[in-house]
Amino acid sequence: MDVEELKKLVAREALKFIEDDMVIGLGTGSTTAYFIRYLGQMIERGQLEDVYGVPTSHQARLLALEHGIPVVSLDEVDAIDVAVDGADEVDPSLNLIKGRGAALTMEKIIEYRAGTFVVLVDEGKLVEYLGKKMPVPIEVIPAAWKAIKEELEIFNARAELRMGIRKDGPVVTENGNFILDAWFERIDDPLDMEIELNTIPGVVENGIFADIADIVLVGTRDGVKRLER
Ligand SMILES: O=C[C@H](O)[C@H](O)[C@H](O)COP(=O)(O)O
Repeated sequence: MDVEELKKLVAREALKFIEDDMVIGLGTGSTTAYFIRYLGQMIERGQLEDVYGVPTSHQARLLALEHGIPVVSLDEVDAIDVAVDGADEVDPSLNLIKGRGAALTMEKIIEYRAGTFVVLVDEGKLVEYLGKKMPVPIEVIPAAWKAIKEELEIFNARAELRMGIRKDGPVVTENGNFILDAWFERIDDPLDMEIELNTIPGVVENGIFADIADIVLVGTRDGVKRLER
């Protein structure tokens, strides 16, 4: 089974968490894209009724509309029942790194508030400690990017301004900000680091999601493994 098949496997499994009358946080990225597609199919077949999606990005919103999922914004709902999203790394305590798609801020806003946050990954994303394979994306106010890049050296992190692909210059997030990708030696205390990074003036949000995930569905060659906090 290749990685795409593993993504589809966990995306199908995540449907088990969805029931009629739910408000669902719709994550961003290639794994969640499968989930959104399958969710739309269930609605089309009449297997689910009165479900609404709260998208975490333009990508999620466009996909939801394409697949017939009614979309609402966060300020139109009283609560989010379940949020479903991918991740870039997952440690043994189910702390995450997210933000490869630059949607981390809205993702965190929505997923923090979800009754149940379900994370979808393939087994290659399980790591012994955060920072092992991936950088921590940090959304920053554009005017502060260089100062913050230098300040990150205090944390022994080497940061790069994320540049666009098929766009000249830096990536600009949906909130009009830049992304610094910060490479750490290793992150021993994710919650502490998440809080610390957000105290730097000019940082809007960072991609460490400590103590937020409730369930992680891991796609493996032997099927879906379910991890719970
Ligand atoms: O901003 C993007 C997100 O945090 C994604 O959910 C994350 O990068 C995982 O994406 P994918 O499922 O494509 O690996």
